Amino acid sequence: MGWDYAFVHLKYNFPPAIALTLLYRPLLTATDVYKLLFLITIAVVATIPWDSYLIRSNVWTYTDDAVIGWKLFDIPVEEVFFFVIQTYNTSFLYFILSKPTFHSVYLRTDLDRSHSNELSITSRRTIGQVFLAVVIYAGFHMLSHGGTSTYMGLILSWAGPFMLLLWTLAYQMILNLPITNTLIPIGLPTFYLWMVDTFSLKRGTWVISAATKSDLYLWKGLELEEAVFFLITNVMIVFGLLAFDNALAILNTFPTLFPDAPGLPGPVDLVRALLVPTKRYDHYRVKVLEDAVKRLERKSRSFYLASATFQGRLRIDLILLYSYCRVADDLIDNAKSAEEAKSWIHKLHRFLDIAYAEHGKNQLETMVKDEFPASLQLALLHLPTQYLSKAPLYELLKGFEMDLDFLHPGNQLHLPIGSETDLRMYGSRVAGTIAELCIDLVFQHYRMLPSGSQQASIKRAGHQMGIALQLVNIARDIAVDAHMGRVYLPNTWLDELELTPQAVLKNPRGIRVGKLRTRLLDKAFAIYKEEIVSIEQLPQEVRGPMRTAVESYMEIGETLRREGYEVKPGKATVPKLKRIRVAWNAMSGPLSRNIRV
Ligand SMILES: CC(C)=CCC/C(C)=C/CC/C(C)=C/CC/C(C)=C/[C@@H]1[C@@H](COP(=O)(O)OP(=O)(O)O)[C@]1(C)CC/C=C(\C)CC/C=C(\C)CCC=C(C)C
Repeated sequence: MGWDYAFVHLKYNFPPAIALTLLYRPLLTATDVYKLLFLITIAVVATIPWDSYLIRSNVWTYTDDAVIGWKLFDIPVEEVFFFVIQTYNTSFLYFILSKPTFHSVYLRTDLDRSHSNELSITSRRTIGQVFLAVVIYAGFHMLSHGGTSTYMGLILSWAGPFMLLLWTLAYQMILNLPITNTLIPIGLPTFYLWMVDTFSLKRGTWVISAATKSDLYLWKGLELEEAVFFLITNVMIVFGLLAFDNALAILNTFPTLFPDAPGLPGPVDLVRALLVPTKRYDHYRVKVLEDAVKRLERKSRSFYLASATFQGRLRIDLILLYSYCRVADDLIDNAKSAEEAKSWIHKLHRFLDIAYAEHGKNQLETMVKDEFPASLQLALLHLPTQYLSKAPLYELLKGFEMDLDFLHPGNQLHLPIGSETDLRMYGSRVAGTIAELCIDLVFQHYRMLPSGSQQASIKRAGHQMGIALQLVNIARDIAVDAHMGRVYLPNTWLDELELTPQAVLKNPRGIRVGKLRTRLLDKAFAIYKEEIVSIEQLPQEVRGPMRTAVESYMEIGETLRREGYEVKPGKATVPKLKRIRVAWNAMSGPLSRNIRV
């Protein structure tokens, strides 16, 4: 009896497991746990017969003083535990690296190819299949030869069929995703295990029989077979996770194929999804989502980061909602004249009328194609109106109408924001409404819902929180808005400091304007402090993501309030690392901001 192998775990496998768990813990979802348990079970069940055979045939041996002596089908328990911890560590690394990935947009097929000179996905799939078939053949060939090719033959003939199956099911994700989701989570743990193995074989913790190995080395101390074994097992783990994510993406992206996709689909649902022929995919929807997520990434760093913390169909619908709001807002903001802006608002009104009319769907496409620029049509046509209350969408247009006053004929500055009440009304229309719409989507996509009266109170709190975010938005953009001839600071506030709108337009970074910025931010944080607790009444799974959306934006306000912060030209932004830290903290639990009110 000995402790060598147990110490290998303690020294090399536990530390990364602990570090990865601590790092990812706040972001861990029920789906991740499900994937992990699923994969660990398969890894253990699929490896035990193979490993047991290897040990009984003396391909692998363990010296008595290296293992404690407890065995399962002749396999030392330390070895069984290795399959668990390897799957655990590689999976956690994959979870971390793939967290920002929006898998729906990688469901691209040959029909969506933009460059006709690149090799088609189907051809690449076939090349992969042929390669893996050759690997399997080589494995069995080596086995039949026996002797020094036995161990390599056992590895290839055992792993080859699993890899071929996973490749065939998940080739889309394997081929389309960036290497941060594929090669890196395979390569990093493989290299690490190669180092551990080099060390362990040197120490003789486990020994490979000279009669069954090739005696080829990847480097001094690392047998070729061992190197291939670790590489292939990590490939299988990552391919398994990719197959899982591929299936989830199909279930979530195509509601017409899977109208009632469950949050945690069973193995049968997963396989059914993977077996859907790609020609049945709604390619148009994949394009719509690609367009929407690109818009989100380009236009809002805070909400783009926050969107990664939402899951499944809720994430998809939030991205579609953002896309609509952004397009609508930009149409009005970029209009050359009050007339043009007015006509966009009028068209958006008609768009909503038709979208919410009982049999409006057929007319909608024609109307959008006739009235709106081609680049914006997808965003309008895919607003998930079936889940959204219509009142906030109309109210949002009223908010945009308030902006029209800035475009008054004759270029006279005409202020829509006379008093603090007007300011709140504006915030309520352009942002309180957005919060209500986001909450609508939450209530649609989660079954464990609070009671009716609680839902109303959550919506009210959300609405207020939207106003808080809008105040931060205004505080951030005083100079940007001034550049467009707009002043959202209430007239009454300006009067108190003997300022005029013209003075703000001329010097938006002046000291007195700075005082008003602080006043705006104080108001925003007072509302935030009052309403933030209501997030804890939302379904458990969305609390962290909702906190992330709110906190990422409030962090902009925090940055502006920081002592000594100098307002620079352009939009004030929070550095990327800081934003990630804010999101991580928000996902960990309710934050305790030190709010000065
Ligand atoms: C995670 C995710 C993808 C969320 C999407 C949220 C969403 C749909 C945002 C719409 C944004 C938008 C373009 C609206 C048009 C009107 C407007 C400009 C509103 C201002 C947003 C600023 O966005 P951005 O910085 O991209 O715009 P500019 O570059 O400045 O033009 C607003 C500040 C409003 C944003 C308000 C919300 C997202 C609501 C927040 C409240 C909640 C999520 C509810 C919290 C719940 C409780 C119970 C407290």
